[in-house]
Amino acid sequence: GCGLGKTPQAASASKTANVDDGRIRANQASGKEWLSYNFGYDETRYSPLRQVNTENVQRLGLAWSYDLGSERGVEATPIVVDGVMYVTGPWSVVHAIDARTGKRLWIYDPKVPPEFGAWACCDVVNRGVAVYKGKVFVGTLHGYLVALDAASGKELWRVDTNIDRSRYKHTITGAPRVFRDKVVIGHGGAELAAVGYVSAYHVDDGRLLWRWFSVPQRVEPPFSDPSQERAAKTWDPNGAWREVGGGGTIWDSMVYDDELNRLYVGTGNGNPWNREVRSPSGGDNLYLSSVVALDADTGRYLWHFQEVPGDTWDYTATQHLILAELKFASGPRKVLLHAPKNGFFYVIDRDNGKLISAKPYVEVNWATGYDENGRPVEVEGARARQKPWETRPSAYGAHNWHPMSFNPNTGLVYIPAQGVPLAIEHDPQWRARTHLPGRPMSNLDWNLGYVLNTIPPQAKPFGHLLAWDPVAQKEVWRQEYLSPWNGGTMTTAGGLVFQGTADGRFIAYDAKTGAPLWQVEVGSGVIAGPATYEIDGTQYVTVAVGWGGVYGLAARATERLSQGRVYTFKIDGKAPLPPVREYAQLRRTTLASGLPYRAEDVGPGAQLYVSNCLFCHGVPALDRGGNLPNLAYSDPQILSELPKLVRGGAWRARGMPDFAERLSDTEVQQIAAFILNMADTVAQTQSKNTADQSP
Ligand SMILES: O=C(O)c1cc(C(=O)O)c2c(n1)C(=O)C(=O)c1cc(C(=O)O)[nH]c1-2
Ligand SMILES: [Ca+2]
Repeated sequence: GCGLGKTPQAASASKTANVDDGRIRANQASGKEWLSYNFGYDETRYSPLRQVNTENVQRLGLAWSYDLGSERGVEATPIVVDGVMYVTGPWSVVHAIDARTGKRLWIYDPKVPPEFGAWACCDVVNRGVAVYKGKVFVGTLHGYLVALDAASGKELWRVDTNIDRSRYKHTITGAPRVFRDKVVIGHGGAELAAVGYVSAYHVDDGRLLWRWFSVPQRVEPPFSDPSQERAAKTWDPNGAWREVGGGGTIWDSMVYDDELNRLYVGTGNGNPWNREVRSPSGGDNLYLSSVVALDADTGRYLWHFQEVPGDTWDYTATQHLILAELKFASGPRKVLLHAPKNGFFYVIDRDNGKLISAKPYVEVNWATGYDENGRPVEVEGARARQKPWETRPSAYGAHNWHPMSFNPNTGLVYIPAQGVPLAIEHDPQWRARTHLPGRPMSNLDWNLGYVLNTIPPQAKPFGHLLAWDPVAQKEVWRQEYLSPWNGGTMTTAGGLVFQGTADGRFIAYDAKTGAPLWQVEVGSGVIAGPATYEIDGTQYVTVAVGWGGVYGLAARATERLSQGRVYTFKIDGKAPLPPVREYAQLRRTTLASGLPYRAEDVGPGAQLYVSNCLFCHGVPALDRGGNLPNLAYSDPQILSELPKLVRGGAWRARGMPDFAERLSDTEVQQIAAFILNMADTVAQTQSKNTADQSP
């Protein structure tokens, strides 16, 4: 018989995670497993499970928790198949866990070189794996797509997805998608240098099947396909995009349409951000900030809908895409649901890519709406050509990568909506790949073309969970939070919506009314989306916890230190909540004030701080520190020895670059002077306020 020659290992591999398209389809109806990042092919994050419901959710208790052993952002949704949970932590590390007990089965560490900590714009995160035919697929921060044996965690093959490592700083943070023996993956990098594309590989051996570029690679024939030719006409041939790549990275959302055998992808912002330098004569810059439909077999372009022509605000359209059938007065329609960074909620006809509706779901000031041709009506001045402009929403997005969910029973979409204030101003001095003090992160190869916050933004930060009716185009309920950057959502046939929060809670709401029904404190702020599954008649609800992501680098909303952990709950679960680590136990919380520095160093130090440190460490003393420390709270010893440490690679293993080649001793000393000056300024204001308040 054919089974005779099999080793026991191979036999178990064939039984574990032997997912195929039929099983993914069937599971969409049963919901017993959680087979892909956003649950099933429709990516609704709606589970038909109902054992946990509005009546008994108060009885949820911890079944088990599992330590990821990490301190940076955790963005993965756990995949559960055949009783095994596959979840990723920071630095693209994969964990396989017994989904019933929380016992570790194996760990795979791709050993991402630490210098990729500075290549990643937005934390060393990973959103999860894909599982198919006995294999687990993960995209790594250093740009590889790796296939693992689902049973053992052994590497089976890996491919380099970066087409040119000498030019492009590509990183992978998103979860791969699988269908019909193909595994597809994009990449990030459009804040630094990137050309966007999505690639499909064969699941068996990683051979490349097709690749589609979201921005032109050249301006003259021959073009690789008609979509490239069309795109090339929409870019200024003399723009800086040719030096740094153009962007349009497909770094998160990709959704497979099983019925039409298509892949829809959401594309990212321009690179550099500012169109004025990227494509000085203007143009739509296809296919930035678009939803694009591709033939899933060949990668051939079918249609696109560009949400932001000529993007200039980092308005990525990479946010979660959901396939749904909506009932309109005129009848049912197959649609795509989208709530990208730019603040409009889109309903798009999935057949032809035509816009059905676009309506702001938060305050929006860059466009007033969409005209009959499906183009936004822009607000004068929003491009910040002559004067600074306060962006609403900002580059942090009205909704970022945190997955939303759609419940067909309520007809509502549950969006983790937010606002983080930011103002932009055109930077006439900007040069590609050039360190200019005062230009955000320019010494770390960021290419924005803007100076930031030259006017203080007037908007206040906010975060709320929004229940949005995509047919009526209106908000139905909301829950306010203390902070932006709350977790992704998941909704169930039990009438519930689950969400973790920046302030470290995991909450269940009534999906219809928004009434909070249950909550628990977890180890740190939550950014990832939850999942649910059933084993032997018991429903589990699970969420991977670990504060971080781009906003979490420099800010925090709990006093618990980020600690990567999976929390899994069931009705009447009795496991004790694991211990948490208090921020103040492990980090200094007193300002390093009253220390000597040279006053003349402060000005140049401020400029250098912006071009080297700002996005990771925040504004000294004004911000309080997130996953990465705010330097105004440093040990005084560290600040006095800063040149030696920063230029000696002291934190290299943690992902901080060695600045030996980038900054001189004098420059680092100037940075230290700025930090100390900020600490003094804020400490003085604090003591003055205290004095004013005392009787
Ligand atoms: O343009 C890009 O290529 C790109 C990539 C990524 C990423 O891969 O994480 C982010 C962004 N942009 C981005 O704009 C953004 O706000 C963001 C937040 C996060 C995160 O994980 O918290 N990643 C990214
Ligand atoms: Ca971006």
